[in-house]
Amino acid sequence: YLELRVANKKRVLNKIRGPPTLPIIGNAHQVGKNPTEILNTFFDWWHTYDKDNFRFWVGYYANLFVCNPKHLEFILSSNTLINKSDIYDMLHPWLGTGLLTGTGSKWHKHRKMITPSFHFNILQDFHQVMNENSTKFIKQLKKVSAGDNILDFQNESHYLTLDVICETAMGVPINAMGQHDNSVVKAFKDMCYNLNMRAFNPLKRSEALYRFAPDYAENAKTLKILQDFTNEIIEKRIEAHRTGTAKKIEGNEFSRKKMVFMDVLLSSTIDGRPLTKEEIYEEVSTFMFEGHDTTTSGVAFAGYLLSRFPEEQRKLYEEQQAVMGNEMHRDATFQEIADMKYLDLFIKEAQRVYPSVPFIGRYTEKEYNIHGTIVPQGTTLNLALINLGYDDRTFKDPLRFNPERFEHEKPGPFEYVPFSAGPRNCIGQKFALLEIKTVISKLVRSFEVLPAMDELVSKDGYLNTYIGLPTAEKIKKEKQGHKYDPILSAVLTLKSDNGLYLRLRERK
Ligand code: HEM
Repeated sequence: YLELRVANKKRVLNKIRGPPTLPIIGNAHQVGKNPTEILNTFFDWWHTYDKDNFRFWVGYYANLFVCNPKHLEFILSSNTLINKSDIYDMLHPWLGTGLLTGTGSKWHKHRKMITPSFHFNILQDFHQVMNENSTKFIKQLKKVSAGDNILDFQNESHYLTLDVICETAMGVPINAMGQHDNSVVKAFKDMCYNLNMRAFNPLKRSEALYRFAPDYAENAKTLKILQDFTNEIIEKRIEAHRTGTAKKIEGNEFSRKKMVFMDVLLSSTIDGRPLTKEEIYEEVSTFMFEGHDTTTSGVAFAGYLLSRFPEEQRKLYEEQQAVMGNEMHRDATFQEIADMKYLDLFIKEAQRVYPSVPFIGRYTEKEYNIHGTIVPQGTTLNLALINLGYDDRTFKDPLRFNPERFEHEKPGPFEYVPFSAGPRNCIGQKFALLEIKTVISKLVRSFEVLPAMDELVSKDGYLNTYIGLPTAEKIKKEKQGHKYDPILSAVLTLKSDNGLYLRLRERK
């Protein structure tokens, strides 16, 4: 029955190149068992199909891997191709249909309503929170790095970004950096881990099947902790607004008084009515997730790259001295962060090689003709943002870490899109970059960032991860790898499966 149902789709999609399939399972047996294997398989196929699009089948689910910039432009610019793929369904129990997961007119209206939350004045308030938390982060790092201790920077970064997002989205400090064992802190961490692990597990991805998994009950408890926590704060904030204790936004003039994302939602209307509690819950939770899991990856990989590339770190430090003069220990202002041009290049390059969001998904509700390629209705489009960074037709010598490349290599508008592009691009891009830069600026002024072991510094300017290389070469290089080299794992956000280890030496 299924075979007959997809026969037409198969006939159309199989005109596109792709790996040979088996009956019933398609390519499911080849894709890989975990996020690291899946990432490697996608890169292998990418090489096999000349760094161009290819199709594959997971059972009867039709998939197109899209890495051709012209095709990405078509998809990302489209106002109709905005439905997310089924991988996002997994987020529904926690985030409902907020901005990331929603679609149609609800998404349109919410996007319009939320866009002003990233107004320049509000970002400046958020910057204060970022600065305060970066200072706490440095203190925390001094403790955990004492005595030349090797620390997992990815783990530490997670607590920092959680503190920043809780305070900016809800106005509530949860002190994740100080209390790792706090039930809410633990719940956020467990939930993000769980979502990432489920993303490519066909048995756990569907909510219906996941109910039978051994970890389902535990995850339901975690979910409840997060829901109760967020709902309680929403109640309190609504009450504060009602009694006039919360600050008001007057018309479109954003007050310079400290305001949080939830205040914007509480003061907004949709179709002339205030948002329901459920709508507020969905958007706040969306920010809580999307606003910290991504920046964890951004901060963590940037720190890791500092540890492996001392020459680039030296340039960054010199720029800090030039901008901050002899006040290296105070907070950098909004303007000073904007003046740090090398820092900007460094983060751009970090996002090229280790983009926080490696893949995004869309789903075709109807048949599309994308520059002559017919894509049937019901196809999942896997948009490979990560592969773009390793394409040597856009970036010369892509395995080389070279922030200056962005001064002379100018990728086209759809050849480098770590924050996506078009109507569904990342609404938090400015927030994210400000946060990552604020943290890295302070980190590099406070510490010399060293690899876990001295011999791990890059001596030739090349990365110690090899996903961009052809398979045989990659396997050979990986055999010579070190236990502290990252094992990249591409799920909802890019992480290193074995942490990101480094050492910190305090600067005098
Ligand atoms: C390095 C950090 C970040 C990166 C690389 C990143 C990247 C992305 C990407 C690629 C998308 C498109 C997702 C898709 O189409 O499925 C996206 C969407 C989104 N991002 Fe980010 N993001 C980052 C940080 C943030 C932060 C800090 C926030 C909030 C404070 C945020 C909020 C959102 C939201 C709400 C969406 C959905 C937008 C929509 O569909 O209208 N992101 N992000």
